[in-house]
Amino acid sequence: MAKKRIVIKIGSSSLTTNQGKLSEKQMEHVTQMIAASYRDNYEVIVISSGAVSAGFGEMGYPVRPQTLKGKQAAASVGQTVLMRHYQDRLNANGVVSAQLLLTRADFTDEERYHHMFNTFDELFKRGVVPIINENDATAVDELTFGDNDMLASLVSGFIHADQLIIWTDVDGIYNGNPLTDAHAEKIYSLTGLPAELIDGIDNSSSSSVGTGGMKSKLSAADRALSMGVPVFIGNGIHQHAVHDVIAGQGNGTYLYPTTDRPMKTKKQWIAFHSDIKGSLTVDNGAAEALVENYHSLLPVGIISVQGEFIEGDVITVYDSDGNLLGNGKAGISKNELATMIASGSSPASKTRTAIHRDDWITIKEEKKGESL
Ligand SMILES: Nc1ncnc2c1ncn2[C@@H]1O[C@H](COP(=O)(O)OP(=O)(O)O)[C@@H](O)[C@H]1O
Ligand SMILES: N[C@@H](CCC(=O)OP(=O)(O)O)C(=O)O
Repeated sequence: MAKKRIVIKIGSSSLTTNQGKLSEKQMEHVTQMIAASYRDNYEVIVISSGAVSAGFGEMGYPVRPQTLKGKQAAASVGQTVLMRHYQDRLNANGVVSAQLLLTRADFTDEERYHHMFNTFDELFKRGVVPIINENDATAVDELTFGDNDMLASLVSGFIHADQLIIWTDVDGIYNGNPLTDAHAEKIYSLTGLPAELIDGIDNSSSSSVGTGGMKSKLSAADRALSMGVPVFIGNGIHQHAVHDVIAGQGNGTYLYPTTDRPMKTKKQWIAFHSDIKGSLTVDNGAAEALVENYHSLLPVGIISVQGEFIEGDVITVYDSDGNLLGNGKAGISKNELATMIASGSSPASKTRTAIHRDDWITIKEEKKGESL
């Protein structure tokens, strides 16, 4: 039987103190948990925050720095501290670990995206536990993942994880912030994530080292669910905590996807990572063919073309009311399509393929992974 692949995301609040130091005790619990999961025969991937928080104290900052250069410098100090602890403690438990510092561009660039897949594959084959963080020292605001919750979600979709576990300092999702609302009630499990729940949750963080609070976790969870990955959000890191989560006994909230078909890696790239070069507006028949009937898009159904793109570029498709339908790889360049539209219905406009169904992903409402 194939090993279960589990992505574990550990927030700064689960690893460091508010004074900018790694907590030896928490680090020991985390690494014992990883080693036990490894022994339990899970394929474990760790997304670890904590670089900024583990580094700022060593640099003499009294509190977490607010400037970009301060955070980037602190991260470059803290990341080595973090990895030294992971490596020493995991090695002592017979586990070999690897460090991967990722940037947005590793996902956006299709070639890097494929290479990254091969690297993960080789690490898994060799039984190595990848420990991933964003490359904070060079990541610039507009080009970041937002936070490590989103990075964990993207990685879990990318490697088709069986479970994403987001460890934090609260025992699950509540219908209000449990820190400030005594009447907030815990949600134990949900299938899909209603947009009202995500919108209604505030983005405050209880610790001075966390980023984004529960709201960012829900947005990230929503993305993982859309790729078919179940998510658990909770607390209580201990040696057998991963086993407990998989056994349905975790101390938190279980979120289940509405689809049981994982989204293919190629379609994830088209949907979430690619650089969009242009767009098409299509008539109702073409919209139905693409979204409902999983057919390829023929030029005859295209009303207008926007942007500049060549064959192979990713473009977005809208219906005639301006609603987003999804993304696909263009099979015909913008110039050629524009000429075809201007010359009206022709044999070529009914036989050539503007977007092949294998290069199409519907992004509508629940962003369901149909036609995968
Ligand atoms: N509706 C909610 N349910 C649970 N926690 C919430 C909610 N709204 C806000 N929070 C806050 O989110 C915090 C977790 O986010 P954060 O501090 O960023 O964690 P981490 O550092 O582990 O990533 C909780 O401690 C809690 O105070
Ligand atoms: N990459 C940053 C962490 C960013 C982040 O998302 O933090 P957190 O909310 O604690 O998971 C670091 O290592 O300090």
